[in-house]
Amino acid sequence: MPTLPESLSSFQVWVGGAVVLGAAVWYLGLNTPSAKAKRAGAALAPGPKRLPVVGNLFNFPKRKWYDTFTRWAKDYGDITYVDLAGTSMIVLNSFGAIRELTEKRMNIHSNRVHATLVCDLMGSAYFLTLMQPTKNFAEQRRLFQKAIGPRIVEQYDAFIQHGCSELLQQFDGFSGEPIGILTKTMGNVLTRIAYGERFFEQHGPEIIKYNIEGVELISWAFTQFWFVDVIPTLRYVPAWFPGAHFKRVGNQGKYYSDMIRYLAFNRVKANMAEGLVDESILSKYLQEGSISEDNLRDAVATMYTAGVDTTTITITHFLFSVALYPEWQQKIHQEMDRVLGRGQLPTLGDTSKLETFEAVFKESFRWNPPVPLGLPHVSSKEDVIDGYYIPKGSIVHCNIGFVLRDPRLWGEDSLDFNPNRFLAAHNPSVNELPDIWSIPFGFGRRICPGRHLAQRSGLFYAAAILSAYEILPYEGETLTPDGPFEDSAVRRLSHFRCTFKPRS
Ligand code: HEM
Repeated sequence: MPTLPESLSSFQVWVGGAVVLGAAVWYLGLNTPSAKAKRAGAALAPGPKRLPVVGNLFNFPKRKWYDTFTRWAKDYGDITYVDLAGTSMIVLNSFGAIRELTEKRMNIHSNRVHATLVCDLMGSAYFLTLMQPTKNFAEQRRLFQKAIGPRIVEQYDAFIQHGCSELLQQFDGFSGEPIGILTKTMGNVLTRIAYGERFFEQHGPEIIKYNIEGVELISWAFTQFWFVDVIPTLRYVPAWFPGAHFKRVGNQGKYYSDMIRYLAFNRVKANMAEGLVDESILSKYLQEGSISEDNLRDAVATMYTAGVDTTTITITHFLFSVALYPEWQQKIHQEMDRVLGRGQLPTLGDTSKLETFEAVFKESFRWNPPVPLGLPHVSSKEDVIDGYYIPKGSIVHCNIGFVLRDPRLWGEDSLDFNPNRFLAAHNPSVNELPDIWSIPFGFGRRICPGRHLAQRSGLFYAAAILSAYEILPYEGETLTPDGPFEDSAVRRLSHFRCTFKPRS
């Protein structure tokens, strides 16, 4: 039998426990997103059915987020709400809602996701794509604007032109997947622009290898579930500890992040100290001194990872479009012969004279943008839009792919491939269309700072290829408008092959 004091104390424990539990339930109840929404005079946006506590953890797609979000857009409308066991996710499916949040209210909706494994253990938080909007972020954005903004981008024409001769030679007699050759060209060009010809000659393949392997590892890590992202203190567990596989992945990622961050920077600086300076963004702004060395180093290190795949996929999708619709390819060839003269390669300035070519390129970009869900923004404060509550910390996806096919913006034939929509002779309202050189590049404070370079090099390489070659489907293969596409954040056609027939 327990003694009186003992029974009293156990009674007290029970009461105390019940009070604490009650208070916790009461507190949690008051702090659910629904309760907060009610307090803000709003409601949660519609979305797939949620379970208590875990929310949508079990009906959230493991794969093909873009396809699922787009299907949800049809079921739930412009704004979809998802709860991933306490983390809110918002999918925006209307241009109006996207602009309202990411542009007009950019002070609130411009953060990025912070994943412990990728950002802390892999040391990748310095990539501009992952940075929070701090002072360093602002300085790096300023560097991008100064170095490859609209007023200066033409300065790199010689680099782009140089890449073109390599590109066209490699396609001579080529039949297969063009993406490998395009990636190599774009990678070489961006490495030269960033670090200069001497560095490229000496160490180009090495830094490109680190970039390719590093990006692959980091992108993979981002799409996996890691306990350390949920319980960040696990990062202090030693690597030998059972189950600490994440530590080894983290160390491997850290190696790549550091190589990408320091290798080229240190070598170019060492060359400069010996008086060996050649034209590059790094050497120019190191000499100019208006940006801190650390921010300059980190901003330039992001260029390859952010710029190569996206631009090459855009060109690959264009090649796919003209192979799929040979009638449009024929029109482009006729236009090139008329405007440039048969057998003449375009210059970078020529692409704007090729109206039909530009219309087909734009339509292909609209039809299959390479980053259809953009990069998610994160809300730093709670907010309300159209009566819907956005909790603080929400992960906000802008459904770029959906917006680019939205009939409210592009008309009844928005799902069709129809370059005429970009031609004034066929579409009197062409000037009222949304800006195709903006939407696929994201929004607001986080809009892609490489878009002018991407537009200039993408258009030029696509025009140069078509001036020299006829693009045919790979022998024995039939292309269909639906792809298929690979399941990744940067969405590309899977194994698209074609044949490059020289235009004699
Ligand atoms: C057709 C090619 C490209 C496409 C479609 C594209 C698309 C995008 C998108 C959708 C974002 C996210 C924007 C957002 O969060 O709202 C982004 C961010 C970014 N892009 Fe691009 N991009 C391209 C080429 C490039 C190039 C060539 C570079 C650099 C040389 C570059 C550098 C960046 C950087 C640094 C960011 C991160 C910006 C930030 O988080 O503040 N991109 N891009």
